[in-house]
Amino acid sequence: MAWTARLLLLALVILGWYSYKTLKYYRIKQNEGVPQPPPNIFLGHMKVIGEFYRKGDIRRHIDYVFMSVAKSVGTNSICLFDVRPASYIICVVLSHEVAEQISRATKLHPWSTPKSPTMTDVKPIVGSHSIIMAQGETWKGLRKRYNAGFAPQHIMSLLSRIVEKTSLFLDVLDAHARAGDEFTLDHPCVNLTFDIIGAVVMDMDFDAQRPKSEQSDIVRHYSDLLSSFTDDNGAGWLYANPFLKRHQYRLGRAVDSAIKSAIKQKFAEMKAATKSTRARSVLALSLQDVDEMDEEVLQITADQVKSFLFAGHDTTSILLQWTFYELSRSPRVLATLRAELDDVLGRDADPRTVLLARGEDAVKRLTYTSAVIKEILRLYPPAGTARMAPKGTNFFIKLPEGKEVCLDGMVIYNCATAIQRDPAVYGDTGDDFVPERWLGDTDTHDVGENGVDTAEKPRVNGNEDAKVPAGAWRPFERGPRNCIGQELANLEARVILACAVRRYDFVKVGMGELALDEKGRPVENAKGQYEVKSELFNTRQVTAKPVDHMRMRVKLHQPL
Ligand code: HEM
Repeated sequence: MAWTARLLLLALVILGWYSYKTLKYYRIKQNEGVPQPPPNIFLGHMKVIGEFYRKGDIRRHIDYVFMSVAKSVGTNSICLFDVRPASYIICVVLSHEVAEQISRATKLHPWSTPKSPTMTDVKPIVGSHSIIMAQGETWKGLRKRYNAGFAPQHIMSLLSRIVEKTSLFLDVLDAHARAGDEFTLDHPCVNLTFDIIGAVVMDMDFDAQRPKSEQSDIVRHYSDLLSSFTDDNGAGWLYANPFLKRHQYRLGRAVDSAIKSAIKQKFAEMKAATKSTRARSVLALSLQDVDEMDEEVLQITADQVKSFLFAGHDTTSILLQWTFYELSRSPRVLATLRAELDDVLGRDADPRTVLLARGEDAVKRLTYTSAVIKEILRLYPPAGTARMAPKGTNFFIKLPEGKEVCLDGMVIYNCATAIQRDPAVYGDTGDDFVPERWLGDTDTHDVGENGVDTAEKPRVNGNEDAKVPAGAWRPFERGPRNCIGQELANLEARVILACAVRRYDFVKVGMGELALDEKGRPVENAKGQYEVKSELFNTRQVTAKPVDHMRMRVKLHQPL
């Protein structure tokens, strides 16, 4: 008996020693020398993430936490976060030089580093066949099919529909201006971009800007699904709530069914048409060479439609919200922007009439407007990319200081928020709203296929000595898996700003509200911005969104 107990004890000691050694290897030895905070042998970096979260408002997006931890470590290239066993090790990329190595096409990865398996989080929203998650030849085929729907000439042909939907947006804001009420700007922005994306993707009127009871089923179900992805403080990947997952699954089924019935209807119409059309909506392109509609084709088509609906409205709405906010606290930028709109569209003409008559020429001349959009996307990128090279791939990246690091089996997260504020590139104005830095370089289009554009662009107009490398601006990501809808987003934003910026004065309420002096006037700082009572920030709700849904008042602007 005594011997058995002794043996058992010895076995336990050996097991404990072995477990400790193994843990020590995985937590400490395996990635020793790679930039990271000191790992805790049992908790990895969970503890440090928690500690940094608690240093500020816990609703803030995890990007801010990653950035603060990286700063404390003193790294500006990459920073590892070991959150095993909750998830994979995360390699947060903070430098454009590393980000380019992830997003470009290489011999090892002809269509850039594969997407991360953790992206399955968004499956209920975009479906399992989504172009966003697809890999290899399957992705290549999908991208080729849909490229036609995003060719510049075709995008321009959508201008009149964008103007038409923007008119409804103005009606909604006019009503708020008359009522003088407080509202969340995300609502009208999301509904507007949903309306536009419905026209582009399905050639349908979604009536998203009407009262809920009059909206299309697709919008109603999709809104319910998206709002079930409530703010998760970036910690969603640490645990899974099975009840919430089930609820989301059910909401996803409702979206699926509404979209599938619209697809069937469109398919029947296409079959009944006597001659073939050259329609370029995502749905028409999906169905163009389908002879039989079986369950599999229906599901694959529904998943692509969902992907475009989601990717195409949510991000653009965030861009609009941050733009209206930054303009409301930046008098110099606002005045310059309004002067450009007066100049290009005429002081007294209705911008919608001008855009409908000579829209292509007008939007091309809106260079300052484009610079504003580019700067907002630099400061507040709504999305990033997560990739993973499977274990055993031998995927090495080179850090700017020359060290080579193997990232096999890690989630590699190109953190656009950090990269696009990098002081090594943007100097001490990295956190400031300075659209002028893009004048002379308002093009937002990535070189596409191979993503190896190394051209350097002027940082500040006229200052040829200060260069911004192309990869240091990447809100649409770069390389083969860059955003297919970037030109559409850009056109939408220019049209909407052209119609709204001179019509309204936005006034932030609550977070980010202007600080006033004793006479009730805003206080302008040395950077030409009004001081605010508290900083507004992004939270994580699938994408990065203003935490308070952008509470605002709006007034009709009275020109002097
Ligand atoms: C401001 C607006 C937008 C931003 C910031 C944005 C950002 C991005 C980013 C960062 C990616 C890469 C995602 C990843 O690698 O996981 C992406 C991909 C994608 N975006 Fe956008 N996007 C915007 C607008 C749009 C629009 C208007 C559409 C469609 C009409 C769209 C459709 C897509 C699709 C389908 C992909 C996947 C492309 C592929 O993998 O081939 N996006 N977007």
